[in-house]
Amino acid sequence: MSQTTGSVLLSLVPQNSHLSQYTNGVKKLYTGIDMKPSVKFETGDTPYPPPGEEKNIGMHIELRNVTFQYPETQGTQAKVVIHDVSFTLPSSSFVVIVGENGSGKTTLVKLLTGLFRPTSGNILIHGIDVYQYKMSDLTNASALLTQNHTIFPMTIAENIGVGEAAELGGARTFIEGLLDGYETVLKPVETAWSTKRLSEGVDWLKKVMDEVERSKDISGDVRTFMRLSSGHVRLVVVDEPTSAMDPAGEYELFQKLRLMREGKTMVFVTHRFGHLTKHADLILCMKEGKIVEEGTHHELIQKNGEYHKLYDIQARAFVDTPDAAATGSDT
Ligand SMILES: Nc1ncnc2c1ncn2[C@@H]1O[C@H](COP(=O)(O)OP(=O)(O)OP(=O)(O)O)[C@@H](O)[C@H]1O
Repeated sequence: MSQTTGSVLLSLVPQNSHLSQYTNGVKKLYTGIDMKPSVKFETGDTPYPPPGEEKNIGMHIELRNVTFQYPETQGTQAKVVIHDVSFTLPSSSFVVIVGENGSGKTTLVKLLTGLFRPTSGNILIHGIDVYQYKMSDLTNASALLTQNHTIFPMTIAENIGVGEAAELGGARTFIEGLLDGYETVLKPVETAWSTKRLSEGVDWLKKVMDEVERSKDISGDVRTFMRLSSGHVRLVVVDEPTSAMDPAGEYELFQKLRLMREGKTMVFVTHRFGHLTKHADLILCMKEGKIVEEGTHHELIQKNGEYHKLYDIQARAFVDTPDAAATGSDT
């Protein structure tokens, strides 16, 4: 597994959540990473961001003719899950990926975040092949939010910009009350899920759990937003963090992320049509491993194709739900 993916996994652990939730998350993550990457990832020496590059520029990503099949299916009943996909995510754009179940959204995210390498085709960042970059630089510049509860390590001081984040996460008073205040080390878990660790077998998992137990009780939300506001992150990928949330929580998260959007390319995978899709600069609509439509919400509704079909299905389901009016959607 690449360093990138593991070390960019962030936490959306709700405030006051219990340790068991964290540890379940770690277990889930362990399951998640026990997949065989298609190749050992080499790392280049091109720095990212390039020296002298203007600050506050989100990652510009281009996929060129990317095709992918999971390694374990290669050579047997080969099943291509991403078919010859090409698209560009402009710097600092707000992108939403939609599509029916199994259409390849999560797989695409795994490719974007470096968990898997395309079977063929190229991923370019600012026009340079992703594998020419120093992997640790990309790691620092990327963040993936998933439903897996994972804790990432950092010192609070490392993240100044923290005041704003603490306000956003509602934790300023709490942090200032800690013995070391903003110098408190948010101990746990992993900076790098290196291939070495994978070869160590399951012992490392216990170590991770032990560290979690020693961790400070600062909410995952706060940690996440502190890191996002640190100024280093240029790409944020959110893979359905909201499906377990009620609409009010979803809206709150959406608003917080929008506030932190400056200088970042943001990519959301979602099943819901609403705030995200309406505000997206670009929607990629997937079907059977292909991008079948791309554009804004308005453009895709006009097009009356796959996106419109999915939108209608959801709108109908919503109208049919007895308490729909109470939950308040803007779809
Ligand atoms: N680890 C894996 N090994 C082999 N095939 C996989 C693996 N993970 C996903 N697939 C297959 O790849 C295809 C795309 O799955 P993916 O999870 O990317 O779709 P999705 O659009 O995110 O689906 P959902 O909306 O249900 O989350 C599916 O046919 C799925 O069965």
